[in-house]
Amino acid sequence: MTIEPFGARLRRAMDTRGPLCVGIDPHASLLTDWGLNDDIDGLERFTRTTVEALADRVAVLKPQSAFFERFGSRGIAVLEKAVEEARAAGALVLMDAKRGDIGSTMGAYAAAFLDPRSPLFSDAVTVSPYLGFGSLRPALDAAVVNGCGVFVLALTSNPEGAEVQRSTAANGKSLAQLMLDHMRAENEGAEPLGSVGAVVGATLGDAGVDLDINGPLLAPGIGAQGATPADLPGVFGTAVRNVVPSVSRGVLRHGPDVKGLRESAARFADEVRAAVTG
Ligand SMILES: O=c1ccn([C@@H]2O[C@H](COP(=O)(O)O)[C@@H](O)[C@H]2O)c(=O)[nH]1
Repeated sequence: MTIEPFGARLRRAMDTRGPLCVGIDPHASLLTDWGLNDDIDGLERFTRTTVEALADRVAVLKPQSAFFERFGSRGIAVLEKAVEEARAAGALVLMDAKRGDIGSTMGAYAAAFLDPRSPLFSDAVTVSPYLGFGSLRPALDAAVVNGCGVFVLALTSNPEGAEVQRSTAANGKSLAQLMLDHMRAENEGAEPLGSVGAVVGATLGDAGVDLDINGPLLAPGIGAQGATPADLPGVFGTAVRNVVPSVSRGVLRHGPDVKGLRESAARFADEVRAAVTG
């Protein structure tokens, strides 16, 4: 049986559902705003409502692992169920775990998120390349074997990221550009889209790097961090057609009403469409 690569699955989802990614970030303050307790029952209801509201309509759901990890094993159980139900409803699940470690440990992260035998098996995972791009090899290889994606931090949406990511690498390029060049090499020849994506904040203004990596560009920072869909062409230029704009609190604050969540996601999707098609 041939396994369809993540890049092809993502392109199809973007074409049919639109490119929007909604993050599942159960902040304590959001649980309170939703009238829930900041406990495991609140986490479970928040997550179930979000998945029910959005998994049948957005291209990508992105659970932020940290908000589940803070509840220990019971939080992880909620996350496992969310991943399974979101995938069953047709959303691609991007696990926002931002893992980064030496290669041998990266192999264990790959087993956790990119191996179909794992209860946390997801369509894609976020990773940090700042232990060296080569340290990601086990995740990159597992992604190929299992038809998954790997989203690599390049230029993050937070202002503190620049001191590392814009610094100059040994070859004279910025560290971010060096990582993007590695991603382009991984995606060479892939059609319609490679499976190695870059994370590039929508908050950056002109990104000032070459984003032509033949892969998806996850753009967090829309909504609560101040960026809007209208900013996307200025940040991404001609690469904007490969952008997966990501919103978490900007949508989630409209819960717990399912209609409110859906309408908010639809509004962002409309704004993205208008911005991208010009
Ligand atoms: O550069 C990055 C990479 C990841 N994130 C994550 O995305 C969401 C953003 O949440 P909002 O509520 O839409 O601000 C969150 O999970 C971050 O960890 C990012 O913001 N920037």
